[in-house]
Amino acid sequence: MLVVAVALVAPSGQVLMQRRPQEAMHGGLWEFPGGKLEAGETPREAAVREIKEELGLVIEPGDLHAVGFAEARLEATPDAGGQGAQASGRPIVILLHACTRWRGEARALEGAQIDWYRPEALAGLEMPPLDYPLAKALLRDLPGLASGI
Ligand SMILES: Nc1nc2c([nH]c(=O)n2[C@@H]2O[C@H](COP(=O)(O)OP(=O)(O)OP(=O)(O)O)[C@@H](O)[C@H]2O)c(=O)[nH]1
Repeated sequence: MLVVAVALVAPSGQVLMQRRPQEAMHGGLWEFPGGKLEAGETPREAAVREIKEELGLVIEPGDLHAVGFAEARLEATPDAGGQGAQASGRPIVILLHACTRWRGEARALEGAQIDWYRPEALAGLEMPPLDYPLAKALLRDLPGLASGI
């Protein structure tokens, strides 16, 4: 499963995070806006689509800076076909991008709660496990983003 995530970084340096609805997988946790790639999409195309769908913002693919990725296996689930539990869960890879330019005012269009956080505060949020190394990579890249490198 390939997932694209976007750290929107405001001129103040704050980063937009969204909190998944309680009933969803990883419910109640804070994460970067984004979602799964659809068939035929590049990661940047998926990021542009998800940011429009989730927040109503328009971003340009060329304004997305690759920050890093994180990978894991999702927890193994019982096999619905009755062959017993799968030996290991599905691989998941999350590609994090940062973006400092967009058009529009962020709104939570898909039921999630949104808020802006100082980058140093991200590690203190309750997030899915892969988001901790991603937030660390973002913190490392932020000085370059601010100066336009
Ligand atoms: N968007 C996003 N998803 C993340 C992050 N970290 C993380 O583990 N994930 C996981 O990656 C998966 C993304 O799926 P999603 O449900 O958001 O994707 P989607 O919008 O395409 O979902 P849909 O199938 O309901 O349309 C979820 O299992 C989510 O918990 C993150 O920082 N951002």
